[in-house]
Amino acid sequence: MASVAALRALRKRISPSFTSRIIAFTSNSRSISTLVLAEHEGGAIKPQSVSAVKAAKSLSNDNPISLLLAGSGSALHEAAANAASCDPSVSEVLVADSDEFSHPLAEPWKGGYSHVITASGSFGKNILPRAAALLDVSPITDVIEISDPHLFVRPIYAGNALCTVRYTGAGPCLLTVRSTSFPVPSILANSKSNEAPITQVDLSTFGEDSVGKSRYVKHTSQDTERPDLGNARVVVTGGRALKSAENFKMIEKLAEKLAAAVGATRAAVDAGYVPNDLQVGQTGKIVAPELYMAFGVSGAIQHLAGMRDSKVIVAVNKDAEAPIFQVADYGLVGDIFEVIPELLEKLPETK
Ligand SMILES: Cc1cc2nc3c(=O)[nH]c(=O)nc-3n(C[C@H](O)[C@H](O)[C@H](O)COP(=O)(O)OP(=O)(O)OC[C@H]3O[C@@H](n4cnc5c(N)ncnc54)[C@H](O)[C@@H]3O)c2cc1C
Repeated sequence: MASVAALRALRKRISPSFTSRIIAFTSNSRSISTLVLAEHEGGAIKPQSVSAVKAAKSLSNDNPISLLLAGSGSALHEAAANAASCDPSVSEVLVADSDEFSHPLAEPWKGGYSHVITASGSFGKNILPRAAALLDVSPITDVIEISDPHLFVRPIYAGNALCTVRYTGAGPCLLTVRSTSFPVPSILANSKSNEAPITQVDLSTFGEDSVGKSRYVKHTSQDTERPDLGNARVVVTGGRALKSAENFKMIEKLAEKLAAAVGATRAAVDAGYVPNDLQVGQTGKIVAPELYMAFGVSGAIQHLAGMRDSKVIVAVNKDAEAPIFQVADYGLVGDIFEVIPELLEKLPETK
């Protein structure tokens, strides 16, 4: 895979001992400098990467933050310009432009940082463990709070307990952060007066061992106007109670009226009502919208792990004892096949 080859190439370049250099760097110096591995799409930095910048800011007030964007072509450079002004604390944007990075498999990164941060998504979970293995350090995943530069809080047991972890290993400290715990305003602070310089990463040694174990096949995405599930202000979720893909369309219509994203339980996904990228929960997406509406969802702990941080939770279930009511701010004991059509009828049409 391009990623591993690139990391190796990079390690060779900084060798003889990249890791020991980093250890020396961190042991001799208490200073913090962070590299955020950023994701981008359509010429803009993704909101979850801006959350990673927000997490980086909480490491220390005096923390130079570099953003690394890898990709190719004009969309990458547009995204770099967007990233340069996404937050005043970004001190530098590094651009790795190569056809090898056209697709987000996993990318190379530059040494010399005390911390490397990326959002807890498939991109971050793909690259961070490999980088950690190459550096012989232990990554800390799913961070929800940064107490000090080496003290982090992360959920365990499907979010039922929080664990405070002190990082005592050699540097750099590699973190994935939950973007829902570091929210950013929906409109990014795109102030042109705070533009960080954009620098090209030297990829002259890149390409050695570039034949990897995985290759890009295709990218499928829902052709929809709906907001992204991970960042939506309102999420409407349906459970097994919907009984069929056809019935699940009621949830989609309701979401459309509320300009909301659609979510689903694993039972609904496993039953084939909707694709698995809509699954919310421990093994799905973690969401924390302003409003979460759950229809025919029992509230299993694995589902709650993905939505319990939502600001307002509304649940409709015909079983008054359903566990979802324990986390709901507003609960309605009723039949979704009566409640949803009534809501659809009473809510105004979207313009
Ligand atoms: C390792 C592991 C990981 C998992 N990860 C996830 C995950 O990421 N996300 C996830 O969601 N689950 C996950 N699960 C599955 C989880 O345990 C539950 O099985 C699942 O969440 C149940 O989905 P559900 O609420 O749709 O279905 P059910 O538990 O079957 O609940 C259906 C609910 O609908 C109500 N209902 C039925 N008919 C009506 C009606 N007409 N009107 C109103 N209410 C009605 C019922 O009272 C019931 O409460 C995981 C499980 C395991 C073991």
